[in-house]
Amino acid sequence: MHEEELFDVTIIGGGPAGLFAAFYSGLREMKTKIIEFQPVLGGKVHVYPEKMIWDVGGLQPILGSQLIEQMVGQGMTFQPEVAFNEKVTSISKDEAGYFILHTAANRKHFTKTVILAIGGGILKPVKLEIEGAERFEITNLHYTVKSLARFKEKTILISGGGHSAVDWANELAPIAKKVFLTYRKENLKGHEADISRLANNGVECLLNTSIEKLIATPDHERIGTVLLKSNDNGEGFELSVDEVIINHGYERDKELLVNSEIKMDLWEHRISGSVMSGTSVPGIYAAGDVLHHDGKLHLIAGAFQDAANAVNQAKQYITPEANSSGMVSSHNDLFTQKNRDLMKHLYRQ
Ligand SMILES: Cc1cc2nc3c(=O)[nH]c(=O)nc-3n(C[C@H](O)[C@H](O)[C@H](O)COP(=O)(O)OP(=O)(O)OC[C@H]3O[C@@H](n4cnc5c(N)ncnc54)[C@H](O)[C@@H]3O)c2cc1C
Repeated sequence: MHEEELFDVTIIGGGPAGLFAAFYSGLREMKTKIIEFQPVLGGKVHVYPEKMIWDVGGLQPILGSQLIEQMVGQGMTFQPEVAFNEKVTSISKDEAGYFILHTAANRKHFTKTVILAIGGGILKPVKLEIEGAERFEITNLHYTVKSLARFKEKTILISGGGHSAVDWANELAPIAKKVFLTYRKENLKGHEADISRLANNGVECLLNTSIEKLIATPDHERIGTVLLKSNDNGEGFELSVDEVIINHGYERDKELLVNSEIKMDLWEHRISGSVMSGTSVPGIYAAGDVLHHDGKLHLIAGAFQDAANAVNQAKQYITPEANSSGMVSSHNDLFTQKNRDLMKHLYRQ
């Protein structure tokens, strides 16, 4: 007897991979649960709600926040159970062969199969290591860009040299008064095309340069000036700013992968899996950024394919004689009534 209900599939993580897995498992008539650490669904896309996303198949450019809405809407089509604010810390198996997912709050979830859609783990931005910096987090020191509007006509300093920093410099340049990008090394790490766009967008790159000190405005409330230090000659110079954005990457909470009672083969901080989304443990599958194999595409588009593969594998784990893949939408009985309703709505307009 289980203290909790038994599910066919439990998806850990409610980002793009987890949401599409929830949709697809509903399509395959599996009893589905999502467990998400955050109080919301959407995963890492919440880091860039106002970024324009161009590379999701079949979609015209779409804002991150709009994509979240679309993905959540699709993910909830078959009304999976969703457990928010729960961090899965370990996976074990009971005597009946079912998986038990243990959470940080000592809850147990019982499931026949598991899909790990945990992205890079639970992400926390790497904070600026300058004493007292945290007091500016309520005014003009940012670790994510939640609203483009607040950066309009502002002088912005972005610190970081990876994709995220380069992306934000390009996104903000057209609306900002001026964007400076400081990076402690000589070469930025973003995509080549994005790095070329920096110059076209008028972004001033301060390479081999680091933030040394944040100097407050006279009312002590905001950062007014940033003291930057050249790593070439140690010389410092001051820059007046309105907003400072830090993109120094993320600390990953990898407790689940490292401490799980059931161990899975890993590749660095990811799961070493198969092109069909299998892991080294039968019954446990992986989808999205957490999955590693030679053909893996680390984009939202790639997460969708992993998710469908993972669900199809989970379905056959539970019911070996089941079809290896789901029916396309047009041939699926589950959509017949929904299609009728949608058509009625479409032709009424
Ligand atoms: C700044 C930025 C810009 C990007 N731009 C693009 C773009 O333009 N196009 C594109 O295709 N991709 C882009 N990406 C990448 C894209 O966001 C990721 O590929 C995608 O989010 C991966 O989806 P996922 O579901 O695998 O993981 P995630 O989105 O990371 O979701 C994982 C979820 O799992 C949860 N979780 C983790 N561990 C646990 C646990 N132990 N218990 C419970 N819940 C847990 C997390 O809280 C999170 O909600 C961008 C990424 C960043 C950072």
